[in-house]
Amino acid sequence: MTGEVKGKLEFYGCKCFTTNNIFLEEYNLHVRFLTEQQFRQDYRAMLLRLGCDSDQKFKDVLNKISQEVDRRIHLDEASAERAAAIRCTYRPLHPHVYRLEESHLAPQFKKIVEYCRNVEASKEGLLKLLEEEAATRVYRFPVFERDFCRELVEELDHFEQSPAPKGRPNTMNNSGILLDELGFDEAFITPLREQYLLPLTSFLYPDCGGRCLDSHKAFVVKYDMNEDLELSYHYDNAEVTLNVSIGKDFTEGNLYFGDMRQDPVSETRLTEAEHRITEGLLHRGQHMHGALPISHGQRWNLIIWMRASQQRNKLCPMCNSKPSLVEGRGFADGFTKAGEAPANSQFMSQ
Ligand SMILES: O=C(O)CCC(=O)C(=O)O
Ligand SMILES: [Fe+2]
Repeated sequence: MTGEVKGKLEFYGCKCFTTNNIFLEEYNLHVRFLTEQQFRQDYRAMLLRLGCDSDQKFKDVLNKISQEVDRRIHLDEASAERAAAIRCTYRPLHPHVYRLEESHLAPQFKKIVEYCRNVEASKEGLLKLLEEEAATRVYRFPVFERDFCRELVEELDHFEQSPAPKGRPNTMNNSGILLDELGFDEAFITPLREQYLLPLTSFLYPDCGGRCLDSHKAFVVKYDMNEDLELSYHYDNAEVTLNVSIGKDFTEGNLYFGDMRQDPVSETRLTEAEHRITEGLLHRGQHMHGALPISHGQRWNLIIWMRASQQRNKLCPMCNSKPSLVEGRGFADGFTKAGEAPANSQFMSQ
């Protein structure tokens, strides 16, 4: 598998993807697996405290890890195959939702972006147009028109019910849709990031790569009374994340925020932010968060993990070390080789 060029840059993953942050759902624990000996040494006692109290249970854990590592090793290949099968066999219900159009966007969002593009814009001025949540540096604004959300969910539902092959959105979410495989990247997510979100993040998160976001991973997560209800506390593999509520009809399921990943463990105060259909919550990827269980209905959210190669090339957020580059498909995990020019530079000097 060779690294693919998207725009001007070639993107890579970090080697840690096949060893680190393996999520054991039953024990609500992220682990690192290098060898069985290292794993026993690092986690046997902790797992025992968490209820993994028999040889069989420990064997089950080792099996789960081996399956997950295998899935990760073959992820790119499997993803390319699914994308090709989708292109050949899947007929969209609403083809126009795959292309970003101004009419899809909420008027207030367009006003905010227009403000940011103005040479006289300032962070203070921008903050007057956004709703700041109780959680630090979490911002809310309307993103899409209600009709667009309805059509997007109809499209995704139609895809879900089709026989086309489906991957899972990330390591923690079991249900949802990978938007690059479905063909949303080029004409929808990339222009949304470059033309609409980058102007905002440049003002809001200059210290976290917000001025030079140059790739993303976009997916839809789905919570249902018969499937995943909630999402454990975590941080994202992203510098900045946009989380937009797009439907369908649900109660509860708030997002909650704690400390930044790097902060020393303390008496964390958790702060909730409600999901409201059509509205987005923008937050730092390294801001720890989770989702409370829904108590009724079905909740669908569009998530865009936005990455800044300049930022992550220094330190991989998933292993906290200098990334060890491996080739990957498409935007991979957003790392680039030293010396390559960043794709988005128009907002870098503000
Ligand atoms: O369910 C949500 O709203 C949060 C999803 C999320 O944090 C993620 O997928 O990274
Ligand atoms: Fe997240």
